[in-house]
Amino acid sequence: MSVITTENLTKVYNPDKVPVHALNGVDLTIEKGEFTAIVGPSGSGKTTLLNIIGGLDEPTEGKTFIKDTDLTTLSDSELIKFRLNHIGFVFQAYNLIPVLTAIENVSFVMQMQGRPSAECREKSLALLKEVGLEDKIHKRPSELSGGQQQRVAVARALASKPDFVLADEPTANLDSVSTAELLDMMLDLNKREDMTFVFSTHDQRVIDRARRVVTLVDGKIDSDEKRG
Ligand SMILES: Nc1ncnc2c1ncn2[C@@H]1O[C@H](COP(=O)(O)OP(=O)(O)OP(=O)(O)O)[C@@H](O)[C@H]1O
Repeated sequence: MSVITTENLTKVYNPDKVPVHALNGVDLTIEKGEFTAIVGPSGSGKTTLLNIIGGLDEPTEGKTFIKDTDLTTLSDSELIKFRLNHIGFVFQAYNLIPVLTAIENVSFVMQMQGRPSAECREKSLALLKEVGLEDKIHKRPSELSGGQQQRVAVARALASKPDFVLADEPTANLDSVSTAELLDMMLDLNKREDMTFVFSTHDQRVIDRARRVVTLVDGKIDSDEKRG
């Protein structure tokens, strides 16, 4: 089943001043369980594409479907609710809430979804165990390494039971050991839980381990390589 489908995605920034054509007709289908890297030179449109797929930005033309839902038909409030319930986000700067502990950061998303607090706590604990942080659940972000913070961010992304996890350069601020550990963990979640991951990266070590590599050049798909 397709989790993400884009049709003729086009994005023009500053259309009335000096237009920047960031995406030029991107047709992309991502199936459930794929582990896809979006790569390409700086300025090729990777972040723009991820932002549109994640419902954080709107295309100038074209459509984005998450399963059967056309994001372009949702109102702002519907989109906020849709993102909360269907998409897990991981950002390069981790974006954890500094005053909350690891377990509170993960629980927060589920509390926003209105799930009972006992369930939030139990599920957060299970997720932090899955990402190898059961001994750090009461630590705040400032007490954790970058790699550990990014693991909390992945646990948080999974907390809402999303249809897929979207990650914009998730390893950009990590050293090579933490990068390898984060990838091992994401690949493990991908295999065991069939979780769909879509991430942008510049890092060749990350690209080497992706199971599908979509290359953007000048806002268009230049190549799309699926690996066994
Ligand atoms: N808010 C914006 N306003 C105007 N132009 C923008 C905006 N955001 C991005 N752009 C331009 O759109 C193009 C695509 O940018 P985008 O950030 O999507 O590329 P990228 O592949 O993610 O780049 P990088 O690898 O450097 O992060 C670039 O020319 C960029 O300068």
